[in-house]
Amino acid sequence: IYKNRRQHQRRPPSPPGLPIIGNLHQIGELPHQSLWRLSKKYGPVMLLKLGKVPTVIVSSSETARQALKIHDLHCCSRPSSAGPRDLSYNYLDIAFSPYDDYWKEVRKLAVQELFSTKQVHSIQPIKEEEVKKLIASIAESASLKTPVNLNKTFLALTVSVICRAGFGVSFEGTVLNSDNFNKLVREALEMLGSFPASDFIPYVGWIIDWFTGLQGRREKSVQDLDAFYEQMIDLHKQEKRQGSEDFVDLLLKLEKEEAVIGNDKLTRNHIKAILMNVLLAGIDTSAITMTWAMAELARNPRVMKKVQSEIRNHMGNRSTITLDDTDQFHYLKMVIKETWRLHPTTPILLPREVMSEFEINGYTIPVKTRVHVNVWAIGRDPETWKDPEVFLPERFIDSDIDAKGQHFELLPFGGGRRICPGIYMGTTMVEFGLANMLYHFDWDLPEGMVVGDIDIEEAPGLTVNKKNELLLVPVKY
Ligand code: HEM
Repeated sequence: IYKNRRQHQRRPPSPPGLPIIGNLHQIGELPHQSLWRLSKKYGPVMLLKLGKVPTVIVSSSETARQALKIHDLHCCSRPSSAGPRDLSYNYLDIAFSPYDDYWKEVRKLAVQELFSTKQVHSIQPIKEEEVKKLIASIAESASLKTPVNLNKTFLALTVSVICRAGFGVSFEGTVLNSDNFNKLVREALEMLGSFPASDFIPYVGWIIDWFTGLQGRREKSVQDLDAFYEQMIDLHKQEKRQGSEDFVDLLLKLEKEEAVIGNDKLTRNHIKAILMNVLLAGIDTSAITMTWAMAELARNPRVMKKVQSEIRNHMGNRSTITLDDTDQFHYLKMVIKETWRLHPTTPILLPREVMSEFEINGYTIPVKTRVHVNVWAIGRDPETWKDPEVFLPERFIDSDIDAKGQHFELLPFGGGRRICPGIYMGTTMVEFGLANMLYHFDWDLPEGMVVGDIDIEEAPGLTVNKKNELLLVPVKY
């Protein structure tokens, strides 16, 4: 009977692989791009063997709907993997925890306490203050006519907002200067997004990781982050802060009360793992989106002018943009969606693991298979998008497609049970940051540069940033 059943199962098409490593060598530095190219040949449901691990890559909106909606419950766990394991203190976080009671409870706690609409509104004054500081510093560059590095600028903004809002401490005065902090975040994201040989090749994989230096980098990344959390928690304990309880307060209180989440007593490691998610999921994604948006606007002066006119006409003589204002910036929202279509921050989402067998397009996907949804490929699929390579926010006029996980053409936050719980916080950050940059300044190219010089090369990692710095010269409006 077993043999019969197997004979009836259809496996998805696979590119030929090598002995032992399978298709591992075909992943490359930017997996979303190599997988996109392979999917053009092997189709929207493709099976790779990464060493010993069967991995299905889903690359169309219809197959993404099947995986994330119809079969969500069959494949919403996370696989074990060395990078996430070490950085999450053995899966004590939200993003990399397997699908179990602990994950359900910790996610619920985070959604209620940190990522709620109420919380987003309560941190608006912090955002306003940090944006004001930023405008002042950019105005200085404007008066000197010097270019601003927008990758760094946006990261500095989200770092200060998240650190103040999430941890109640301002970033200044911690162990790291902002350059080192940025390096720490990038390195950690690269460790989370890497495909270490030890995940895929039994017994000897770790030797390869040791040899290539990946293991050493990972250990250092864990140590550096740990020191950062320790310092943040210490600062927190010393400081006499006013105002409402923040996330660290709440977690420390739960630790003291010996609270139980899932089957575990909450320990210091749980706290650090959760902070890791807030740091790595909350800061980088919003900053990257703003950088890509500005890069595309600089490459498309018509769109830049149009979005600035929308904001300036709406604002009249008022100078402070509010959350209610950003709600009215419909063209800006289309610009952001178009940015997410071409530059989703997490292009192959986080890996999922199959918990019970199911089928996509008639292909059987067995238990323990890894599943990646290539949202980057979906954003460039000519079956879904007309002229996909063109940056055209107008394509969203008269379209009901939003980015909230119900439209499988556009999945910057993923979908299903594992959808990003920070959608509202992330979206409002991006809208608010961009609206201010576009309202208060015009942006010229540095001397000697032409529009065609602005590239869209990508840097590797779990989240994909613009590789080369985006330098633009601000002119005060
Ligand atoms: C523009 C901003 C953001 C983008 C584009 C983004 C994108 C994503 C994506 C693609 C995922 C993976 C979903 C999947 O595997 O299906 C994710 C997960 C997650 N994000 Fe975000 N995110 C953003 C902002 C935030 C913020 C502000 C926070 C919190 C402060 C946050 C916290 C998380 C967490 C905790 C997870 C893991 C969810 C789980 O596995 O249950 N994100 N995000």
